[in-house]
Amino acid sequence: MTESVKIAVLGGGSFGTAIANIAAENGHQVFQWMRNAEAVEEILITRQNQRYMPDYHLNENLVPTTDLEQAVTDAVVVFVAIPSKSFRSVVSQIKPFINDSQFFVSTTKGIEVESFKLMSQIIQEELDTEQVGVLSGPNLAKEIAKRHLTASVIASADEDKCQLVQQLLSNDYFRVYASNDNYGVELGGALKNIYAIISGLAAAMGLGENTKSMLITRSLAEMSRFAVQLGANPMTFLGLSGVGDLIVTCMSPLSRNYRVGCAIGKGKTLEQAVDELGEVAEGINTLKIVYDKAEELGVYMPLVSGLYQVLYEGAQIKDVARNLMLGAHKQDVEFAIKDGE
Ligand SMILES: NC(=O)C1=CN([C@@H]2O[C@H](COP(=O)(O)OP(=O)(O)OC[C@H]3O[C@@H](n4cnc5c(N)ncnc54)[C@H](O)[C@@H]3O)[C@@H](O)[C@H]2O)C=CC1
Ligand SMILES: O=C(CO)COP(=O)(O)O
Repeated sequence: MTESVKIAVLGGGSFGTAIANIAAENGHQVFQWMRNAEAVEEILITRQNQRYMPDYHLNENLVPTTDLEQAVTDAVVVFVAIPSKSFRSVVSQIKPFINDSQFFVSTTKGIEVESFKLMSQIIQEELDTEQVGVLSGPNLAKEIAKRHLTASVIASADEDKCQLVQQLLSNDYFRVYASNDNYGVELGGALKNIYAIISGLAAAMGLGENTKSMLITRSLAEMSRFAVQLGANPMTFLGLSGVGDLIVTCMSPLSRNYRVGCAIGKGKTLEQAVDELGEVAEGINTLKIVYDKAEELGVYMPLVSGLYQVLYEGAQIKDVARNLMLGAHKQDVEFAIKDGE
């Protein structure tokens, strides 16, 4: 293990807590910043964050705080686990407390509405730094809390910083791989949330395993087609942060996006589904953003369009499914096949 260093985690939700606790268990001094003073009190007294991670013991090295300056000042790595809607506003507040040697890692799987920026791009912009990475992969926080064997990816152009994060977070149940494709890793994490909602819908309707497999595989094709249009490398989607995360979120009721889809499939409105969840389901915003971008770029994304029609235009799920099945015949993996092959 590396020598003990100071780490900051911004965000008091489930994933922020999981990452903070792994680093704390590895012997590092972890300051977890959260806006809720009662949650800080609760952790100090009980070593639990009951709302987001029930019955998960938090290591003594984890110091919860509502003081951003205390958390960020001189932290070697600052992980940002704040939902995309509030991401920019929180990151902009840490500017007075940072220094040139710090490394900033986004764990947030979303896209900014107004700008189509990914979260690490927001960090770059707000903090005027190139010292940025992304942590993404098939990482259901509640499974990490149970110490289920899990793998993730740290992506950054800076190989040394990737190695640093690998050392800080790796243990016998959490394994961190490295990638230099920051954009591909981050884009995959954001896009898969849309398809998790669709898989939840399909599950609620009692559709079979053939259907689930078709959905997951065609989701990957659609994500890849979109990525190619954006200039991203679709091969990165074959890794943990693409296929890996797509599989876990499209198959597990622990995924909030999947749960929202399930609730809608059982007849709830979008508002009811989100209210019941009480946590962030990034895919709902991402759907709108990607739908608009696909229209603008002229990318064929039938699953995104179908979900958009169901959630925002009152279409019936069975009508959308029928149209998808009866659409013009297409080629499999066409995004990877050159003309004439
Ligand atoms: N939960 C999971 O299994 C995983 C989540 N992620 C990603 O991590 C990001 C954060 O997710 P979770 O921690 O799971 O979310 P969560 O819904 O469990 O918690 C969100 C946290 O952010 C805080 N927050 C919201 N707005 C804030 C603001 N303006 N200022 C300060 N704090 C604010 C909330 O108080 C809460 O503590 C999401 O984008 C998600 O995609 C990534 C991997 C796994
Ligand atoms: O990204 C996740 C697992 O890798 C968590 O997914 P949800 O946000 O749908 O819960």
